[in-house]
Amino acid sequence: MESRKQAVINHDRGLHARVAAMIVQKAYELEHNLQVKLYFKRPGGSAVPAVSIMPLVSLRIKQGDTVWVEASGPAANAAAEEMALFLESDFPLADADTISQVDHLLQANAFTAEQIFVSMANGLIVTDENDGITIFNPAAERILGIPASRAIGDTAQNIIPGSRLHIVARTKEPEIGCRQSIGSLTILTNRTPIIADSQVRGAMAIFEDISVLEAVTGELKAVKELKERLQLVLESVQDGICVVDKEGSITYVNPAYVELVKQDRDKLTGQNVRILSPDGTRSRVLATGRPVIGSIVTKPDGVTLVANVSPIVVDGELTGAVSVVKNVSEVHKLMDKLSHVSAKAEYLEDELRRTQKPGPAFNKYIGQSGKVREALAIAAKAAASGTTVLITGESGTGKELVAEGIHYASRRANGPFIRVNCAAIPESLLESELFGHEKGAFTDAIRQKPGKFSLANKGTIFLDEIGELNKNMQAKLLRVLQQKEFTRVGGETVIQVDVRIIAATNRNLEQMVADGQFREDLYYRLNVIPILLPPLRERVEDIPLLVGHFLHKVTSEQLKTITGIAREALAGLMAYRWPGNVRELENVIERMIILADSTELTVADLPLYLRGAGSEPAVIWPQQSANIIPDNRLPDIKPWNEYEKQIIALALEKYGSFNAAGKALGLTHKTVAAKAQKYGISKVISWENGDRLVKNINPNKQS
Ligand SMILES: Nc1ncnc2c1ncn2[C@@H]1O[C@H](COP(=O)(O)OP(=O)(O)OP(=O)(O)O)[C@@H](O)[C@H]1O
Repeated sequence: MESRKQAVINHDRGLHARVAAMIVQKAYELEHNLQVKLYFKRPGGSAVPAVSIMPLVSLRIKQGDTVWVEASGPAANAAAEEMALFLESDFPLADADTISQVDHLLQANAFTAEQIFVSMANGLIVTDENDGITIFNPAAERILGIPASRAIGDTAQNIIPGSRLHIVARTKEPEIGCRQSIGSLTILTNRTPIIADSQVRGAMAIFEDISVLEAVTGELKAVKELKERLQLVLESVQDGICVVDKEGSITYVNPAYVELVKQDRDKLTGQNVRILSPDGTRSRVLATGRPVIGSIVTKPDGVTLVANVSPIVVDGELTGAVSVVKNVSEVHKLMDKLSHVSAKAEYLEDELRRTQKPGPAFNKYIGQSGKVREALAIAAKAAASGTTVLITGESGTGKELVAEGIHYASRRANGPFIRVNCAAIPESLLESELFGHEKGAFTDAIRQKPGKFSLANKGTIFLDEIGELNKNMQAKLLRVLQQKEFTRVGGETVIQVDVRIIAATNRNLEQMVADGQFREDLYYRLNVIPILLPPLRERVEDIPLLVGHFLHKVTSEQLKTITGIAREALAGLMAYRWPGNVRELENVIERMIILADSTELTVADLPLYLRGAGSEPAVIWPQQSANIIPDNRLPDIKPWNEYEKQIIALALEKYGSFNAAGKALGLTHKTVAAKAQKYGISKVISWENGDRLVKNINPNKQS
């Protein structure tokens, strides 16, 4: 049963706290005695329970206001009636018992309110009309770091920098959801004025610490920005990028990837690579957690893709994989094009070289005769080809000069040109000289030494007197020619070199092959491009040129003025057979210049054996002959070595090379070289008319 009764409040102060407490006390009694539920309601308002002080007070009922009493329960009518009468009464405090009950109720209510303030998570500050702080709850203490004992009694402006409670109290305008910074702290606060009976009683602020939230928001913003930037990068790179999560689902693809795989972006995301391609690279990376670099896939449309797939590991846990894909078809095409173009350029370069006359590299080789031109033309072609060359010719015909010319006219011109005179190096040392040795390979090998082949890497090695190599060395040289590799003496490491070999000899290698002295396979390997240099006697027409060349060369070295050579003297030179070839001619000119008394070389300056022009020279060496074979008197016999030294010196002076000297003496050139070294015949050679000529005949022509 329900009932509703109206009551008009007569009490002059309306339903203030104590009256409200009395009404609540009365409501308790009625509800308990009559088993009803009671509610109060203002016209147009909502009902509040009659047994609670706060809601009742919050109705702000004044004298003359109307209040509805609503009751439900079996005795609703009686209860509503009695309560309405009570509301219209003067609320007399009948007895001490009632007073005590009302006070108790009020105290409990105040205590409840305090408990609310104390246990609130939000900070609460209440000020009076003078901005004096009256309430400063524990949350406010905690957030602001100010003890309530210091705050209460002081003004809010003093205690809280930037406080606006006094403004709110003045303007009566609440400020809701305001962000306020206090030092490093950021708070979110609601400020409201406290108004009672139309009077401003102060203001209150309820606030919370949002510093952490602010920091997190800042971080979030930075992360968001970073994400956007990365997204922009990913979207604009030329490489295709595909990200999958740890389950294999595609979570991101960039436009380049979409373009490469020619599929719809929306359809791609969400697809699972473990289902799409269970044996694919991404599935493998997800299964193993290890990256796969350079996986190549050729698609049905012929496009070749290369992918690098890396696992994404966050805090040690595999969270997915990222695949970076490139289209290499274009690169392949470009590479094909490039190699085509470079092959063409190489061909044109070769053609150019072929059409070129012997270049400046051969300028040092003097000669205009047909045979010389022929030899130099082959040399120029050989230079362009880069293959092995075998230069043959008598001693002193300029084999080394041509070898040098080939090197400097070749593509290796910027690399080293290394000379080795195989005959001048003792057999026991030759291998180490050519291929180097390891530390401790033999007694004197105190440190590792690179050989001439290593030094010649990317350049040319000139092996002079190749016919003097023993069989062991021939085999080793063959290995270098065939495999471009060798091992150092005492070492096992195989050393690879890029060396061009130019060999030279004045011996008949073909004959040596026939006699079993020279390996046939090596001969053919060396003889890829043979160049034969003519002896000087076969190109007599070049003698004036050569004489002019040496005149110029020697006079500038000797700082002597010689203007020319007399016709007869030149004829004498041209009539001679020159067994020592150009080297011998150079020596003769040099000697003539040194000894000449006038500014022109005359017949008188010619060595005696050249004066009977046209004839084979009578070998007359007055001074030395007198020393070697004393004429009529019984001489003092000197030790054999003395004679031997003189004979070797004489032969070397005359023929200028070990070979030619050896031929004249009936010795091998090696024996001549060894003896020259033994006697130190490298500096001073006696001359026919007794003058001493300082000349450097270095048996080892290596530089
Ligand atoms: N055509 C030439 N023009 C200018 N100089 C030359 C010519 N031929 C040889 N020579 C000179 O003669 C000397 C000997 O030349 P080179 O050493 O090249 O001869 P080779 O044939 O290697 O002799 P060998 O067989 O004795 O080693 C060098 O001083 C070189 O400059």
